[in-house]
Amino acid sequence: DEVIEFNEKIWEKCGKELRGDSGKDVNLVCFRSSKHLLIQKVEILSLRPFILQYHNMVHRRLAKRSVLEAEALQLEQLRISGKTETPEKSQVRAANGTWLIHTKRPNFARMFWNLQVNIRALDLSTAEPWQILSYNSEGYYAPHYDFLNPETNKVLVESRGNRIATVLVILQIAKKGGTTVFPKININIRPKIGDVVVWLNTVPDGESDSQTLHAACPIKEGTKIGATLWVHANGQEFSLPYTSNGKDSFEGEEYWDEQYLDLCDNVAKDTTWQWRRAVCFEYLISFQAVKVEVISWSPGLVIYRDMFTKKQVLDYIEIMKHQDFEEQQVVNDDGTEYYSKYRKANGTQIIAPDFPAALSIWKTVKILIPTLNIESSEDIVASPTSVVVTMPPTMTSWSTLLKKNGMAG
Ligand SMILES: O=C(O)CCC(=O)C(=O)O
Ligand SMILES: [Fe+2]
Repeated sequence: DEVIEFNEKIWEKCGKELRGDSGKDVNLVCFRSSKHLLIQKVEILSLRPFILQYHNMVHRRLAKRSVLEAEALQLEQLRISGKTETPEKSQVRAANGTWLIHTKRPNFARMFWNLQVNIRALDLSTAEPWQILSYNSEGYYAPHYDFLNPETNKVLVESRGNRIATVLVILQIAKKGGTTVFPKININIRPKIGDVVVWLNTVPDGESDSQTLHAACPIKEGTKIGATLWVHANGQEFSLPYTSNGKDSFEGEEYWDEQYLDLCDNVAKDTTWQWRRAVCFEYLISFQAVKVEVISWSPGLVIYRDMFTKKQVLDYIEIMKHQDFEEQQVVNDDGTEYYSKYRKANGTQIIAPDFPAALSIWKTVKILIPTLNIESSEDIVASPTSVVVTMPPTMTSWSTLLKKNGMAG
C-alpha cells in the first residue's frame, strides 16, 4: 500500500476517462481469472430454451487425443430402435458409440475437469458417463429430446433426477453435413473442434421443454465425433433454480421430416464469434448476466458492469444513511493513530452480516466473482461517494442485456 503523491500528470488524468489500449474493442467479454487471465468466449444461441456455445473450450490437442483414446476402444455400432414411420430411416441413431466413465481414461478425465472448472453452474459429477458418438458418412441422430420419460426410465430418474442439461463436446467435425440442429427454434450450428454446446432441457418449472428438440444432421462427408454429458438434476439444487424431476410431455418424436432435413442443409446461424454476444456464463446461476469490461490485462483490472440490482443499491444506501461517516485515522505500527494527508474522505467500516442489505451485496460479489475468496477480505469499507459511483443503479437481466445487444429476448 505504498502511496505516492499526486503530481500534475496524475491530476490531469483524473479529468478524463481512460481505458488504456487493451480494452479498446472489447466492450463485453467473458472473463475468468484465477492465476492467469483467461477469456472464455460464450455465445448465447437461444434464451428459451437456454443454449450456449462455448468457443474453444477444449484445446484442439486434447480433443485430438481424446478421439484417439476413444477410437482405441473400437466403438461398437449402437443401433437403438425407435418409433418411426419412414422405413429407410428405421433407426433413431446411426452412429458408432460407447460409454466412458468420466475419469477413467486420462484424456477424457482431463476434459471432464476442464469442463467442470469452466462450467461452474452445473455439477457435472451428476452426469451419466461420457457418451461418445462417432458418425460416419450417412450417420445421423434423429430429432429427439434428451429429457428422459420418467415412466420408462423409472430407476434412473428416481435416483438421479432427470437430464436437466446436455453438454456436447465437439471432438471432430464432418467435412460436410453433421451440423447440430434445433428445428423448432430454427437453429442449425456447426461448432468447431473444441467447442462445447450446453443447453437446458427443462423450462423453469422443471418440465421438459418441447423447444429443445434437436438432432445431429446426416453426415455428407467425413466423420463427426462428439462426446456428450447428460447432466442430472439431483445434486444441483444450489446452482439451478429448477431441479425437479419434471414431467416429460414430449416423448417419442424421433423421426426426420422433410422440413427438418431442409434445415440441415442450411447452416442458418453464423457462429463466427461476435463480441457483442459475449456474456458471462457463470451467471446462469441466477440467470443474471454480468458484463465485465477489461480495462487492463496486466495488472488485471476489470469493471463488472451492473453487478447489483437497483434494489440492492437502494437498500444499501438506506443503511448507509444511518452510519456515522468520519475521517478515518491510520494506525501506526506502535498503535498510535494519525490522519493521513493522502486521503481526504469520510468513511466507515461495517461488518456485512450485521446488515441484510450489506450481506446481500457481499453475497453477490462472492457468487459472481468466484475466483476471489472474499472470505479473506477486510470488512466492507463504505464511503458515500464510492457507493454512488461504483454501483450503477440499473438492473440487468438476460432479457435486457440481450435487447441492448440487438437480440430478441
Ligand atoms: O451430435 C450432435 O450434434 C447431437 C448429439 C445429441 O443430441 C446428444 O448427444 O444428445
Ligand atoms: Fe441429444
